[in-house]
Amino acid sequence: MEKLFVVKIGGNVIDNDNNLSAFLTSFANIPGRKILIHGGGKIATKIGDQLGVESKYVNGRRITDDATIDIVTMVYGGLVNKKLVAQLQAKGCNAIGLTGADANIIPAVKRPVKEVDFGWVGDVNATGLNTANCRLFLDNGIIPVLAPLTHDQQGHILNTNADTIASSIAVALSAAYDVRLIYCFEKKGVLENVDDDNSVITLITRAKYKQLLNEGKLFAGILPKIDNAFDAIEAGVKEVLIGHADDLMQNTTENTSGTLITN
Ligand SMILES: Nc1ncnc2c1ncn2[C@@H]1O[C@H](COP(=O)(O)OP(=O)(O)O)[C@@H](O)[C@H]1O
Ligand SMILES: CC(=O)N[C@@H](CCC(=O)OP(=O)(O)O)C(=O)O
Repeated sequence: MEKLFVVKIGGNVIDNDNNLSAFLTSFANIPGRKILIHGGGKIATKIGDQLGVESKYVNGRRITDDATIDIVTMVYGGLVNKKLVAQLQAKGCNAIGLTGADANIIPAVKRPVKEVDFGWVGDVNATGLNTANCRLFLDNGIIPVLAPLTHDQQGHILNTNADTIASSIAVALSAAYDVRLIYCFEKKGVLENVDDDNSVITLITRAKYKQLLNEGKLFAGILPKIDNAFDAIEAGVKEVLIGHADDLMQNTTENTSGTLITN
């Protein structure tokens, strides 16, 4: 099978022009088939504030009300997505910017209201991903850049966590490619001590994950990231890594530097 790199970049890196440019240079230089999924939560919050739409969260997760879905559609699908595509084009990478609604790549369902009404948030329909249309791009040397937006097939855009999109697309494409999923962010990997970049945990199994949780060493955004990483591994993705955006190139080799997730 052909190798495919599914790379996710988070909002903290996107929000810093120098870090973003360095990351995109590395991404552009990855040989062969690749796909980029981006976040941008931090930027959506900032632009929302500027427009007088304050972000609301429950348990650290954004509530996407009517005003917020418009903001995130503009920010993720417009500002961030097109900025990344233009910069990749400048670096010789023939990128195409897409949301999950484009070419029906990621159909989703609006999250049912239970204790919390998250609003216009989409849960990916894992078996419904349109991999054939993705492959049309990939096999013709066009690099998809996916925004964290899906659709309900009834005309609504839905806000969807970027880590989850990366995991879902990696799983769906692993039937056709030998996939390595790489989560890139602003730390060297999952750390024993979140303030010490020299404390990278090189391998996390389910047992080690449980231990780290019991020790209280993991909190906030790293939790859904690790959950999504295990989802991907357990659904057939060959390799999943969590590492620094600056280490992307190294993490495409056999001599990886971040955290490897394994069963
Ligand atoms: N043990 C840990 N190792 C690394 N990061 C951790 C750890 N515990 C908590 N975190 C937090 O998780 C964050 C990453 O999640 P998130 O902000 O969602 O990433 P992204 O930029 O990809 O969206 C880090 O910035 C860090 O503050
Ligand atoms: C439903 C949901 O969680 N949507 C996320 C999508 C953006 C995202 O995932 O951005 P990062 O990767 O930069 O965190 C949000 O609006 O924050």
